[in-house]
Amino acid sequence: MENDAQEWKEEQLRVDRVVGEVSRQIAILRQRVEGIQSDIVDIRRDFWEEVTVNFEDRAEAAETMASIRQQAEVLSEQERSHQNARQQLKTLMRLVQSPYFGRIDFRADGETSSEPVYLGISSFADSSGDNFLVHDWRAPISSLYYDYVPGPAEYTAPDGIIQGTLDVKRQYLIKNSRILSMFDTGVTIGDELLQEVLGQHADTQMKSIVATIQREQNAVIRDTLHRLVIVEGAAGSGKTSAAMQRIAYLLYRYREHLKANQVVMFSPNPLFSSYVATVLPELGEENMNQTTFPDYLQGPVGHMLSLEDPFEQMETILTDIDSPGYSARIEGIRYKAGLAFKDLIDKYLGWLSTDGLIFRGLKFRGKVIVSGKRIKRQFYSYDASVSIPNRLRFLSQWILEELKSEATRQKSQKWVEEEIELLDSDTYHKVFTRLTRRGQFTQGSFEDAARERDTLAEIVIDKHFRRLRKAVKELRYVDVPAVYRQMFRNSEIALRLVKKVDLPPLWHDICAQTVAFLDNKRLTYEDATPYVYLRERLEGIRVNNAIRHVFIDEAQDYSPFQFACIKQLFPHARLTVLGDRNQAIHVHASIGEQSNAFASLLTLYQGQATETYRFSKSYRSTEQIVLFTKGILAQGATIDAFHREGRKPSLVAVPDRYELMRQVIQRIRELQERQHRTIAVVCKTQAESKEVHLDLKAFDVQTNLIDRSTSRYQSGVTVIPAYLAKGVEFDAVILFDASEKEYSRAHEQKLLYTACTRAMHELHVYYIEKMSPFLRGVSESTYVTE
Ligand SMILES: Nc1ncnc2c1ncn2[C@@H]1O[C@H](COP(=O)(O)OP(=O)(O)OP(=O)(O)O)[C@@H](O)[C@H]1O
Repeated sequence: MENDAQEWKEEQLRVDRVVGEVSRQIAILRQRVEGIQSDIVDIRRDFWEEVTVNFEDRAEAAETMASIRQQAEVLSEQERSHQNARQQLKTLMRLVQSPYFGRIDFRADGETSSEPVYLGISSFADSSGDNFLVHDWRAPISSLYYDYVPGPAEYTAPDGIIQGTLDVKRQYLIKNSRILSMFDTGVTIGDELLQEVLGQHADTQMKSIVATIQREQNAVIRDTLHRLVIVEGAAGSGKTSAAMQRIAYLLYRYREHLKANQVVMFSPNPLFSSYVATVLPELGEENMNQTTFPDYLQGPVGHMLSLEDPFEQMETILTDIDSPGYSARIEGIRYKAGLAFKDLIDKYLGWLSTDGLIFRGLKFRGKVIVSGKRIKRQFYSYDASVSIPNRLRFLSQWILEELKSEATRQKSQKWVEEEIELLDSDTYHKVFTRLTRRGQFTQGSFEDAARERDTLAEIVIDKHFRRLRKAVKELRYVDVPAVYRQMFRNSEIALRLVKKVDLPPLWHDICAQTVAFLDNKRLTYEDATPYVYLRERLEGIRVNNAIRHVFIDEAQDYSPFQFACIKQLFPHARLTVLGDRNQAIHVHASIGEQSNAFASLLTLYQGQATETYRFSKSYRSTEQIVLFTKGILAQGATIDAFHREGRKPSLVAVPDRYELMRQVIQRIRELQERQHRTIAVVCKTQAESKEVHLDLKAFDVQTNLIDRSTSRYQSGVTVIPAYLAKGVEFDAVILFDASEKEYSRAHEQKLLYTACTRAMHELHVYYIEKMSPFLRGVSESTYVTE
């Protein structure tokens, strides 16, 4: 078919026709945009001329406000149209370059001929609006392109399933309005096109994959049946890509009801967030919200405690191995991630319902005015069958009444007198006007002065008590850090609530460690979720009802406890969770079924629709790299490579660090000569990355150092700690030091795997003296040694 010149010519003619029509519509739209733009400028300039301003009396003021509102509405309507038109224009500009990427000729049963349907990133009709020259890749019929090879096929239309025959399935690579390649696909879709796409250089921004979505990915993208969609897949199998196209699909399918700001994605770090941020705009959609779980936690943790970053925790775990208390910390991290600890907190909450809550007293001018003890007595005087959050509501009312009485008492105090003296003339004037308006001034009598003093005292007192009232309304009198600490301060409390066997063996040490952190006003990352959970259960859960879809990428790094919290936080949302258990780099996720995030997910929405999809084919790396990286994992990992040839990875022993540096530099030069645009030197920790970055600089190798606050990476040479490289990819990866010393503990196996699987085209692994035990299992046939 590639040789069929006539066919090619006809297809190019059609491209020309469509491009011509797109160009025409661009010209019309441009004029419209300019028109709206100048209208907006006019409205802004004449805004106040169109409004009749008159505040003379109440009726006039209301009319003035209504006229301002009306004018503002006209303006924002125009701004909205402008925004829409510009968005449309952007999409058309993309279509003019590459109007479509696929074609399907489908004959529904009972019909004798098929009309070709062309697929692109957006639908496009001729100026009559009746003839679709391009169909959106998300339209129901487009599904055929991703799901079938020529032959019998079906798709789900709004009215039901349509069966028929797919006669032609064709792919195009069109750039600058020219067809560069064209294939009729046979067995699997997109092999040729996919080869071409995957063979390109890595980008510093993720690309959309609409032209080559694979069948298993399409199933995930279009799943609208399930409340919880779980995608487990190998490194590079397209989980994140599928997630991004799924968001685009949902925004299209539910465009009347779903807006991008009702979708949130939890990403592993800011670097990843910016890496994926271009996909939706590229598809003509607005971006969803993105956050990281630690960012979300920061709000409810508040400012009383300083929250440890997960990467700080990671750095400690990877570097402080010899410090005393290390084992207790690891055991604590694992325990606090699990549902057993959640159960302990639930039981603790049961106890708190009858005793044990800790309250801060309220102080005013250095004196306690409502003591913590009184607050506690009052709290426990309420009916115990009422929930804690509701009792706190009553309690706040009670405290506010107490404050009112205290305020009245304070009115006659000397300090009030002194502050009245210091009030500015404006305040005096305001009081005078207020009293006059109320008719409370009798002109010059003795009562006038008393009334004025009284009102001024109220102003002074109010200024001081406002802060206290706010604190009460925000429940700041509940000492959550102390309540959380109490669970650990007395390690016997837990023993009264749960069986000893349900607590970790080092429980006493864990308790001592947790208390020590809290006493330093620090909250470790493993304590953050349980702390927030406890706080929310005490104060009332602050749910987010606006979000309809929650996406969690790199889900293997979440704990069962965190999933439970997310479910609680977004009660009406659907969840899409993507991950790879072989990339579970956090300690809590590396051992034990209890800590296995995916296992816990299956019970999250009991009885409600949950579907699990598995991706086993890796698209990112060459076949040679996949074969090598697979060997790092324990036996039994089902990972297939997409057939793409490349160099065998190298596994190189060096005697010392000096030689290591020398060879790494040489390798970088070689990779640069081979035109690789993104080259990563992946280290184990931030500390090591910093050193390597400095050393390379000393040898005149320009590199970018990535740390946890980096939100963008550039092309060139990047030095990055392995745990921050999650989700991103590079043309070539140099694994700095995969020696036994660096990678031998259970959770380091997955870290090593994660690091190596970032490579698209080349992978070079170095180690000093002894290689990591995880590399010993790799078949020698999969690598070279120099
Ligand atoms: N259907 C596809 N067509 C073209 N490219 C694809 C396809 N699926 C995946 N890719 C490419 O493979 C690479 C890996 O994809 P992605 O990052 O989505 O995988 P992942 O499963 O999230 O990986 P990891 O778990 O390692 O972070 C990306 O470059 C992506 O563009």
